[in-house]
Amino acid sequence: MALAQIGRIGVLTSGGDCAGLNAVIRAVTARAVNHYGLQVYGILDGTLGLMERPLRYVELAPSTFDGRIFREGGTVLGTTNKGDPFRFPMADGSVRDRSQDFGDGVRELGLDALVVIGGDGSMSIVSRLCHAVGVGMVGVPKTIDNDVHGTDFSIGHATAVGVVTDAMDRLQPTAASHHRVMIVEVMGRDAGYIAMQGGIAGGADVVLVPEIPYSMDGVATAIRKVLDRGRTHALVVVAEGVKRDDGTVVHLPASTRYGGIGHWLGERIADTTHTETRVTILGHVQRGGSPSPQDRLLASAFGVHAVDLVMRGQLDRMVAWRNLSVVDVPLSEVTIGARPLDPNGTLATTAHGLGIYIGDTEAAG
Ligand SMILES: Nc1ncnc2c1ncn2[C@@H]1O[C@H](COP(=O)(O)OP(=O)(O)OP(=O)(O)O)[C@@H](O)[C@H]1O
Ligand SMILES: O=P(O)(O)OC[C@H]1O[C@](O)(CO)[C@@H](O)[C@@H]1O
Ligand SMILES: [Mg+2]
Repeated sequence: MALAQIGRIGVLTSGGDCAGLNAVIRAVTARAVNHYGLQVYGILDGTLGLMERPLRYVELAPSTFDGRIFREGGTVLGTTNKGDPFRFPMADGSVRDRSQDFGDGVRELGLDALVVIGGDGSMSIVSRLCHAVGVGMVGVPKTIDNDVHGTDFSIGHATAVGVVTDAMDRLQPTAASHHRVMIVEVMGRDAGYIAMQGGIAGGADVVLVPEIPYSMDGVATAIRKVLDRGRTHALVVVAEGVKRDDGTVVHLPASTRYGGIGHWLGERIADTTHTETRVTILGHVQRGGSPSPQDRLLASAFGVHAVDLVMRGQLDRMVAWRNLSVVDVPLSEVTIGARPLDPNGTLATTAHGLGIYIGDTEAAG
């Protein structure tokens, strides 16, 4: 296939950070420079680096990443998950469309294409931006939430599930020693992938996710069953986006961000089962740390394939992982919102098969 006329590309990270971002930037840089002889500019702080003046970017070389950085969490480029460029909140309180600043930045730097490493929100926002200013992009899915359509896995998810599993391994002995019910609140926005996978891997007795309705009766019965069988402790995983049983959302104080359902649930479980409960909110611990081997492999395959797509002129696509292979999908199939966990899919069926209470779904019979 003929190669597109590309000399310089930009790469940026956007949305919440996660483990494995540096490994993607490393793979993009290695493939672009070593194989195609391109120049790679790393844009700082997501879309902001191209919107602000002076422009904020660094030229990347494979040697930057070879030793240490690809093993580390976070993103050396920085990122942002606020300030929609189409409705950018200005210092004077007004809101401005700053998409043309972004376009001017792309032109000023002479970028022939952009590799955008982001979650569902970033894929939507940045692909709209790229269309508006006439530059091609290839997306690389990352998010601990795993809620990007079109790919089995997004970068950062496996590491986050590892953090949850490790936390459960640490909580089980202390729960057992004190005969307590431990509640672990995990991230995921409106998607239950982290909770369901962490719950299965970490030996939970109850897993609550936003996609599956539950009842306090169901939760209490499940815990009582565990206790009646002779085990004197239980483990509960709840996703941050789960609502109270009356359907109301639990937010952090004075915020629209999720957080706190674990404490609400802990009190209700203590009341209904007459057990002692303790609550752990894992929070941003799930986003940090060294990427797992799976995330490093995914990041490497995604980075290489993203550059190959750019060079073949196959833009407006996102790299993806399906059935043991790296593939790519049109961005239009991805930018349709966040992907929910299938309430009747393999994860739900497996959890139910293990005897975990997951709420009221067909998978739960
Ligand atoms: N490039 C960006 N500039 C400004 N805001 C952004 C950008 N990308 C995402 N956002 C905002 O960040 C918030 C988080 O969005 P979303 O969760 O969809 O991010 P994401 O890119 O999917 O990453 P993650 O899910 O890992 O946080 C949303 O309010 C979204 O509008
Ligand atoms: O970094 P912030 O703004 O607290 O965002 C937290 C959110 O980002 C994520 O970590 C990733 O989307 C969610 O799981 C969580 O709700
Ligand atoms: Mg997201």
